[in-house]
Amino acid sequence: MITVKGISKFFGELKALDGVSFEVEDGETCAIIGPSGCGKSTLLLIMAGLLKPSEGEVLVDDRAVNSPLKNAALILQDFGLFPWKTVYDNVALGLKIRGFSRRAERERVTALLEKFGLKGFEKSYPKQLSGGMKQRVAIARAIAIEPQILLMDEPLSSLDALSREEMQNFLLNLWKETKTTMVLVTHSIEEAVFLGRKIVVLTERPGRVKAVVDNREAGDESYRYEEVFFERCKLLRQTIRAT
Ligand SMILES: Nc1ncnc2c1ncn2[C@@H]1O[C@H](COP(=O)(O)OP(=O)(O)OP(=O)(O)O)[C@@H](O)[C@H]1O
Repeated sequence: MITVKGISKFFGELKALDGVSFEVEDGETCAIIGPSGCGKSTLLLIMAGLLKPSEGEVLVDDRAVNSPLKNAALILQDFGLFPWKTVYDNVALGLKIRGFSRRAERERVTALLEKFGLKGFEKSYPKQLSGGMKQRVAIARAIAIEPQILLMDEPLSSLDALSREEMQNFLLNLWKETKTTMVLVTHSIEEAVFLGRKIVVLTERPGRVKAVVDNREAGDESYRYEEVFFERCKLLRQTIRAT
């Protein structure tokens, strides 16, 4: 379980976050949404152990996070792929760092590329791929190390609407299959409702928790066509707008 406890963050005089607290259960999906500049990315970096909070703490399984989380993977908006490495080498990166044998690495990477619809692109370079494919490479690389926690900062924002929906389905199915704890920062109300079984709404900067919306109905591709989905989007829109 991830416990975010009274997190505040100052950058010099600027207060980015103010006493943010919430919890994400094991195997849960949590979306974080809020106005531009309210501290969402900052919060995610603090959760990943890559940035120190000014106040408060993050606990993973009751242990305080004081250094980069080893059992977590972080996916950023611009995919973070190395342009000079092939698809295979990009996906294999985390395994190489962790000292996997060549054979174990090849087995895992090959299986992932197949699963992610990237078979045949092993030797391609990121610039030869579409946005959706690049994003799949980034996700494959992140989950190659079998993280317990997947932290994503607006991972789908640079995709067109159709690829974006496809990738949302993809992430949902990945979650159903692996039950990895997922935390997703997004600007999109529909994406938050589709993917986040818990939705944390932040206020304008300094980001505080405005509401935590229970959205346990999420979890199936068909959810986006259901009445309760539309109702939840409406509620979320009102919650974000409310002063
Ligand atoms: N390293 C930094 N040094 C100084 N200020 C920073 C730093 N990182 C973030 N900030 C400031 O903190 C505030 C929150 O930034 P952050 O990127 O976390 O917001 P966000 O909600 O993710 O924004 P967006 O939705 O636009 O991506 C902003 O005002 C930003 O300028």
